[in-house]
Amino acid sequence: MAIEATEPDKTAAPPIIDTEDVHLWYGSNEALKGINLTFKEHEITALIGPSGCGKSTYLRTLNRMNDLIPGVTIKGEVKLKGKDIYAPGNDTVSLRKEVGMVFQQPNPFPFSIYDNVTYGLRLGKQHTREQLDEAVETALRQAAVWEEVKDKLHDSALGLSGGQQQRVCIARVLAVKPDVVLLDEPTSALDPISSSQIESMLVALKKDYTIILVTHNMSQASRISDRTAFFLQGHLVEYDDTKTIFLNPHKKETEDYISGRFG
Ligand SMILES: Nc1ncnc2c1ncn2[C@@H]1O[C@H](COP(=O)(O)OP(=O)(O)OP(=O)(O)O)[C@@H](O)[C@H]1O
Repeated sequence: MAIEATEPDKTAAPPIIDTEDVHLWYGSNEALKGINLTFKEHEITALIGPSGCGKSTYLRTLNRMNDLIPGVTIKGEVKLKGKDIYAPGNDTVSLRKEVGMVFQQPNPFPFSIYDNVTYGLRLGKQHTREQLDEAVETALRQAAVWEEVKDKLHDSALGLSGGQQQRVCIARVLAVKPDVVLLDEPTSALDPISSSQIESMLVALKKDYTIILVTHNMSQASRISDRTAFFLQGHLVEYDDTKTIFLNPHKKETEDYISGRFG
């Protein structure tokens, strides 16, 4: 199926991430069929589309998480601040500090809240106790969970509710000060109140971070994202301001999906 994608706006400020003609195969199954997409700093972009269209696969290309899957072949370019992240010799550990990832299921380590948040920091250079304490408080405040956990930082993170665990996982990513935060359906395992706390937090975070979010929740995408990319069968069908995608999409496939005719 040949679907022509809407050209992203390349005239404004330079993108923080620029992907060109990205193809990805799982064995012989071509899951991404030439994706051109750019992401601007301090925006929230939602990736939407029916199950199996390639949203999560594409998200994982942005911090090389697919490299861990056997039988994967990737072609094309993914540039972070102008540099190809797939260039030979590039270090994926430092890449993943710059481009952090939050998953669908909260996945805290079986450690204390404090040790979860400082995990990435302790992998890098030495920090004093004061620096770590400050980083923990800042990250937990940014993740809007400080007030709930400040008196039990040394208790196991596994004792928290699902919504609190997810916010601690977000704090763990923020503590290493990434430029970009990728989130793969971060609220789909959570109740409506926890989901709404995370949505408000993401909107507050965009002043400091660029956020790229996979979601099946159309109202979530329309509530919090600045731009929306609609994927279908491994193609990028349309990419535009969220308002345009939801109120005045240019492609029939987008309109059919948004209005619930399939997916
Ligand atoms: N680890 C994997 N190994 C083999 N094939 C995979 C793997 N992950 C995804 N795929 C295939 O790649 C295609 C795209 O899957 P992907 O998970 O990226 O879609 P998605 O849009 O995120 O779907 P969902 O909304 O259901 O999570 C599908 O055909 C899927 O079966």
